Amino acid sequence: MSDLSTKKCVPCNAKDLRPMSDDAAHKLISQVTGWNLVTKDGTMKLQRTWKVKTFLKGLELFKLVANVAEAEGHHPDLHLVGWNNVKIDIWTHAVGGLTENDFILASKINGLDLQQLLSRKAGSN
Ligand SMILES: C[C@H](O)[C@H](O)[C@H]1CNC2=NC(N)=NC(=O)C2=N1
Repeated sequence: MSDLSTKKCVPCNAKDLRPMSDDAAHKLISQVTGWNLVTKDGTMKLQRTWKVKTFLKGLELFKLVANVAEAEGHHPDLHLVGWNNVKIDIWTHAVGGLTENDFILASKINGLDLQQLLSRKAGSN
């Protein structure tokens, strides 16, 4: 089972790209620590939350994530609410569901050093 963070996302306009089954997603979720599977409006997504120290550190976290997304050509939905609550949702819009790209992106986000941006209070990530 190769480490997802060493893989590369594929272009989402690939003809044979299909959403993975719920079963396949549940098999992969253990490889992306801290991420959860959520279903919204019938679409299964990866979701993770963090509590950041300040609003500006939330934007710094977004920038670190954005750099990974741009390098991969695969992009998350970024939310920063109540000034210090970050939530990131990832799914493959082109197919309306989850593909391996989403897990690769989540794994690479997990590889970022975010500690200096996060609240020290329990449950901050
Ligand atoms: C061609 C290129 O792969 C597509 O435009 C990408 C851009 N980033 C993307 N990101 C996500 N999350 N889903 C997509 O379908 C998607 N499509």
